[in-house]
Amino acid sequence: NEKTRLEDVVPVPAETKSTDTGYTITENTVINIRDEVAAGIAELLAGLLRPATGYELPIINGSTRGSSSGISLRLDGAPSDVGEQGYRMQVNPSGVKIRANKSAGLFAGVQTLRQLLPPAIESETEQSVEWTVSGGHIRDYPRFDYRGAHLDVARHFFGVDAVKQYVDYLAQYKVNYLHLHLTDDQGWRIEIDRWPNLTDEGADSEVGGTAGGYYTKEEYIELVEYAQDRFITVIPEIDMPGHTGAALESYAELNCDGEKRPEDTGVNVGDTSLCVDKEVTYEFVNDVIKEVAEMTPGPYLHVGGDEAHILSDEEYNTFMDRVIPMVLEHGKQPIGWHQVLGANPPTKTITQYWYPGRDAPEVAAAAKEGHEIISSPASRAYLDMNYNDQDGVGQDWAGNTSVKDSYSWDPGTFVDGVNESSIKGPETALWTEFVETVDDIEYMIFPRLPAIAELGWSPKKKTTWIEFRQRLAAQGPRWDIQEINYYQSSQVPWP
Ligand SMILES: CC1=[NH+][C@H]2[C@@H](O1)O[C@H](CO)[C@@H](O)[C@@H]2O
Repeated sequence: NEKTRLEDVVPVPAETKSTDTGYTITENTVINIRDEVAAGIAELLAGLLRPATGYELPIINGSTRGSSSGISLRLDGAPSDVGEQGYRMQVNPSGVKIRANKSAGLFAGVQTLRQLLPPAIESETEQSVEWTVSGGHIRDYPRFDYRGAHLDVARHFFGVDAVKQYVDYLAQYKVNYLHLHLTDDQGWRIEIDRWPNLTDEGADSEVGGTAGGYYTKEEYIELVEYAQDRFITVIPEIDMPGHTGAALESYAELNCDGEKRPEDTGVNVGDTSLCVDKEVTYEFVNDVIKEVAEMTPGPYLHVGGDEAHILSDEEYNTFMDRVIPMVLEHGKQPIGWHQVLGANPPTKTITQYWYPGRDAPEVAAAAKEGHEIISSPASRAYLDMNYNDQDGVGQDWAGNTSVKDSYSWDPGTFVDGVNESSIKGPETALWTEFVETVDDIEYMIFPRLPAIAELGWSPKKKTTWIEFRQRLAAQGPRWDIQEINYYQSSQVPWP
């Protein structure tokens, strides 16, 4: 099996220069670090390499000059222009050197090294393979600081292990934000002490009427920490005022008519809202935001704001005008689906654009006022859209989205009138009305999530479909060994 070339990595690195002498990992290879903070990353690297190689790969904290042969991860010696997420890698017969300014950059370099090893490295059992890494130099850094992936755990609930698996997939492709859609009409998935019925009653089902579930605070914090160890920041979404059926089912007082809403196991959208005129609504919202903010170390809290169709603009604005300040008071920066702009929120509010089209004057105007935009157009980044009329377990309201479609756009310029400086980055969305299992998740996000991860990380000039499809094809054997249930699109020349 020929060696992976430096330019075969996904996302394609910013700058690569190949030489003809690489490095082979052997039983004598050590992992060198000099900064204690790199120890966690070294352990993750060793955990990736030990099973398939069968080598000990000891981690040496060589604070002295120590033997630099082997793999060395260091937080000095990186060029400042690779920023906080980038890294420099050198591979020659004496070893692999990964240099970064911050730990996140070392972790990115580790993901690249992983891909430069033969696909067999993904095996959980010892393989007799020559573990050779192509020689050369890489300087790599992201185009966008923000590369997100959303997961709807409300329509169908996915437990801690499934979400950790999702985090592992994101980490492989340098995605660094996980947006968890925690609440909707069909389920409330996060425990709130002050409002226990949200999970006692509002979490016991899901679309189709199966069991549902929720995260205790401890489980949520376990997920946040697991993601953070992989340099992925969790963004919790409490969708409101619409998409609140599970809360309305749990507490009669949250309904304008004082009646609990019946359990919703369907897939309608837009027919629910918290009661804008009641004070108890704002006590509820403040309690929820406070508790979610307290268990979320990341800087962002998503308030949803989409599809509150049963409210007038004035009612919607009244609600958002009171709720956005609560997010700021509890120390978080608010994010909302782009409908939130209707309430003219403070410019600190980040706007997540999701409509399929490119013409969105209100978003262009908001960008000019200083809002940052996360780009999630439903015609490119909604991974619940089917690939074509035959293939997919999702839906197609925004049209089918082939692998090529998911790659053939530029997050920096998709929305007319918004220039790249206002774009935080791309975010894929996986809504789960019809996505029920981890196999379903894998089928819908592979290969399209790596495609959009590349658009978020790699230089625009390097993101050409004709070259990407080759890189994507080379990922296939790695996914086979990881037993990932990916969609074998006929657009990709799989080996
Ligand atoms: C932001 C947004 N609101 C709707 C819309 O996206 O489409 C999704 C399905 O694709 C659906 O699940 C969601 O509730």
